[in-house]
Amino acid sequence: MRAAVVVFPGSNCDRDMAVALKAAGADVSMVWHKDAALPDNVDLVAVPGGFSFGDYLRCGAIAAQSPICKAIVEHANRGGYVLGVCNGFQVLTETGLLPGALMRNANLKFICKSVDLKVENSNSAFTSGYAAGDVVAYPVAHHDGNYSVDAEGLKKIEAEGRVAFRYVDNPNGSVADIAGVLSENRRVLGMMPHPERAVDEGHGGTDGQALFRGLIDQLVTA
Ligand SMILES: NC(=O)CC[C@H](N)C(=O)O
Repeated sequence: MRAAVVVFPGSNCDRDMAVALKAAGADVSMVWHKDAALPDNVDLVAVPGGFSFGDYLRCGAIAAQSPICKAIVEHANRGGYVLGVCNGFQVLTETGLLPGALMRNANLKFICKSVDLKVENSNSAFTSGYAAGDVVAYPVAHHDGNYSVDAEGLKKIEAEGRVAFRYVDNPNGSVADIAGVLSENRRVLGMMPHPERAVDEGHGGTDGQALFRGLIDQLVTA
């Protein structure tokens, strides 16, 4: 499986993402935000965490205007896979690939800790390595992780089973405890918690490994 990891000025989880993808068996290229095209035959684009453009305006708002984001939207519209983690999730909502927005945490503080997440369904490449109902621990590290979507949008997401992960103990005020949401075709996932920071015993836990392994198994056999 070929993966591209996008790097913006201020990304700080790009290398962690590349390490996690490589450990799961992916062939990984790094892509600079000013590039107008993705590498040929890329299966998955990973938009990593960090503070793109210093989080000015709104987290992800400036990054979403980068040339590479046009290519990411085209990739997704062709049915390509996209994973956005933390700032990557913020970027994907700003591009319109995912519904809703990430607002300031309800307690107005930066939150940095491990949280438990319930895997809502295994019906996506991203969650195929888990069983629905599994509880996994991933770190969070954000100040704008409070997922918000209007009532109609929420109804649609829930009716279509597009909540991939829910917080067991909501740390940031996200509506319906949503920690990760899928696109309509289930090939774009945005999530605030960091699976790439839970893939090595040195991280304090390895619950994120199944996300990358499941994704790669599904894409290789697709
Ligand atoms: N770790 C991250 O990606 C941080 C995301 C974002 N800049 C925030 O603090 O909300």
